[in-house]
Amino acid sequence: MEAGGRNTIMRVQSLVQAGLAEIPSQYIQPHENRPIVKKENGVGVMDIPVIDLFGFDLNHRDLVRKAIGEACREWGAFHVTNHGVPIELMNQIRSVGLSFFNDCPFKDKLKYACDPTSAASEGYGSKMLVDNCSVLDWRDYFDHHTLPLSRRNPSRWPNFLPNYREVVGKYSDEMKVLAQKLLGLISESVGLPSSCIEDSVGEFYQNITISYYPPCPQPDLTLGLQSHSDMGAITLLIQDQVEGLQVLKESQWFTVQPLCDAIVVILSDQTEIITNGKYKSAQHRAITNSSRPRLSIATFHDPAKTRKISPAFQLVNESSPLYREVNYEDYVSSWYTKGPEGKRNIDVLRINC
Ligand SMILES: O=C(O)CCC(=O)C(=O)O
Ligand SMILES: [Fe+2]
Repeated sequence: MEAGGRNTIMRVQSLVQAGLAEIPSQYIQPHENRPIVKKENGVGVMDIPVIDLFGFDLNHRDLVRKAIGEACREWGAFHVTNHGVPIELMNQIRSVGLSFFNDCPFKDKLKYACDPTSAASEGYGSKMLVDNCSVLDWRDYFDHHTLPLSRRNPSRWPNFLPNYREVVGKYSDEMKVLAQKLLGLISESVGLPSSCIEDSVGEFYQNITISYYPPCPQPDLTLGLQSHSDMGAITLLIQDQVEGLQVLKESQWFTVQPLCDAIVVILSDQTEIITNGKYKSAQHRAITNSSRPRLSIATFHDPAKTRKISPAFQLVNESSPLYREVNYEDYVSSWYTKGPEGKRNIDVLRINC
C-alpha cells in the first residue's frame, strides 16, 4: 500500500481505521532501530529526574539550579512540577488536540493538510522528512506556527471546536514564559549569566506540534517517532497517560513514565552548542503499543533562521570551542534533508581537538 508518497495524503490513523493486521513495509524499521517492547514495567527502572520548581521561588533557586545542572549533564531531559502553567490549560490543550484526531472527519482534517513537499510546514501531516526514502513514523500530527506573533495565523488552525484556537494561543504564551524562565535557570546552572542562552537564541520561533500515535498492530517492528534530538534550544512536552517517550542514556533507552501535571523539558541541539557541550541535547524517540492511542504536545523554541549560534565565550575560555559556529538556517536544512538519525547533525559540527 502506498502510504506516504509525495502525492498521497495517507495518514496513519486511516491505516488503522482500515483494520490492517500487518503494517505496510514503509513503516518497518531496520533491526538495529526496532524497540524492545517490554510487557511490564520493571521495578526500579531508571527514569528522567523530576524537579520541583517551587513556582520559581527565589528561596529555592540554589537547590533548583543544582538539580537542573545534574539533570542536564546526565540526561538532557527532566520533568518539572510547580512550573506555574495552569493545569487546566494543559488539560484543555490535550482535550482539544485529541478531539481533532478523534472527532473531526477525515475530509475536514484534510482542509488543514500541511505541504508534504516543504519541511516543517504548518498543518496536519504524518511525514517528518520531505524525502521518500526513509522509514515512515507511526504518527500523525498537527503543527502550529505560534511565535513570533507575525507567524501566528489561527485561521490555519482547526475551528470545529469553538475554543481550539484560543486554547492553542494561550498555551503558546504560557510556554514562552516557562521556556524563558527555564533557560535562565539552565544558564545560571552552567555558570553563565541568566540571560545568556536566551540572548544567543534571540526572539523565539515557537512551534506547537500535537502528535497522535494510533495503536499499532506490530509495535515491535516500528517507531512512533524515529530517534532524534530536537534542533532548536528547548522543547517543553506534555503527554497523556500512555507511555511511549523514550530517552537514550549511555546507549540504553529509558521510558519516561507519564506524570499528568508535569512538563517534560528536553534540551535541544543549540543549547548543547551554546553550553559548549557541557550540557547534551537529549536523544529521544517514541514507541507505539498495540492497544491504546497516545497523544503528546511538544512546544519547540528555536532561533530565527538568520541567527548564528556558537559556544558562549565564557565557556570557551576554560576549554577550546567544541563546536563550529552554525547558521541556524543551514542547520535546519541539513536536519530535514539528511534526517535526524540520532544526533548526526550536531555531530558534524564537533571540532576534533
Ligand atoms: O511524542 C513524544 O513523546 C515525542 C515527540 C517529539 O520528540 C517531537 O515531536 O520532537
Ligand atoms: Fe523531539
